[in-house]
Amino acid sequence: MVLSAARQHLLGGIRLGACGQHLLRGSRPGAWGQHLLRGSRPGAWGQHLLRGIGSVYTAAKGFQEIREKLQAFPGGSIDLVKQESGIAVLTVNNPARMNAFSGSMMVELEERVSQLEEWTEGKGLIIQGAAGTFCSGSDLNAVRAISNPQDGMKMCTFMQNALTRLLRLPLLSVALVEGNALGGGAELTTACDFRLMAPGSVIQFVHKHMGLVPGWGGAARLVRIVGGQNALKMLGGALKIDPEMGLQIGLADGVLEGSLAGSGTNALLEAEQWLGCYTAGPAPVIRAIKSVVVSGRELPLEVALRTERDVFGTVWGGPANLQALATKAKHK
Ligand SMILES: CCC(=O)SCCNC(=O)CCNC(=O)[C@H](O)C(C)(C)COP(=O)(O)OP(=O)(O)OC[C@H]1O[C@@H](n2cnc3c(N)ncnc32)[C@H](O)[C@@H]1OP(=O)(O)O
Repeated sequence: MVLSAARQHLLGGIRLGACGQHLLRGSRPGAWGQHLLRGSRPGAWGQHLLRGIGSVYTAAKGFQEIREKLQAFPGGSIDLVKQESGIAVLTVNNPARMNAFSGSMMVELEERVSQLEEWTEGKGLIIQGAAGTFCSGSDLNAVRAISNPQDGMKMCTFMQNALTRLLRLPLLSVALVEGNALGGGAELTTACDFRLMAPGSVIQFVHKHMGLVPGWGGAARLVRIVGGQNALKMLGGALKIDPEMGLQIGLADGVLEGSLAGSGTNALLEAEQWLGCYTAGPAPVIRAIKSVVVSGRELPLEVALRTERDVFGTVWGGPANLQALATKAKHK
């Protein structure tokens, strides 16, 4: 399902555009695309992954044993840079293994999420891979060493915790996908609010080929992004999703303008510009926007409405609100 060069050529009209054009989903699917496009949109949200009501998906406690086991598989790093602009960049950095997650990187990811939870000035987050490719999933050497079901489930719970908290951060987050996002790397992309794909990039849930299913929460999130029918086809066929198909099924929110990944194009700059359309404005307002969307997509309606009212109370009469009232803003 990878695009031919001719097909990529046809896609000129659905590259990244100016702010406001991002809502347009682009060209009509070809015959091959319609197969994946038919079928349902996301249905009702699961209602059990709720922060603060008995869920395990809060700040990581009680993971000491698996943390120690994971630390026994070192290599690579998860690098975090918080910028003055309020947009942080998180880099999955293990290029010798195509940015596969070693055990110590899983632990570092959770630590970085904790740091971001404490970052009150933040508005946005971009997750990228080092050296022009996104992430090839779990480090297969670590996977082999902890291939018993008990350790597997502990690792899986640990990663579910980290990625669920990542998606719930009061930051607008983007997975910047260059090269390959495979297995756990594909799951990581679903723990962001948006996905931008570089030309030639691929998101592929290869789990079936590994005799697995997603376990880092990637299946649950994927269903909510592309709908159950498309998720079933993507997982059942271990389909390679290229940028065009990503746009068509709503997995990708934009395609970078640049040439092929790793060729020196400043993909990060493009992603920052794209995200800047949504993070422009005061941090308390942007963070409040993310909070009401998180509660809307995860909580039962009545709870979401109460949460929305509470979040509204944090911005009503706040500095940005008072300033807008004072300037008698018009929205023509
Ligand atoms: C949560 C469940 C999971 O995530 S299970 C893991 C799913 N991921 C995979 O199975 C990825 C397997 N790897 C591949 O398909 C290819 O290496 C990909 C990523 C397509 C890159 O191919 P190619 O450009 O030809 O490079 P290559 O194969 O020579 O790889 C370079 C070096 O990186 C390594 N590598 C790659 N992926 C992993 C991985 N997941 N774990 C450990 N090592 C990995 C390769 O083994 C290779 O290492 P070396 O140079 O042979 O020492």
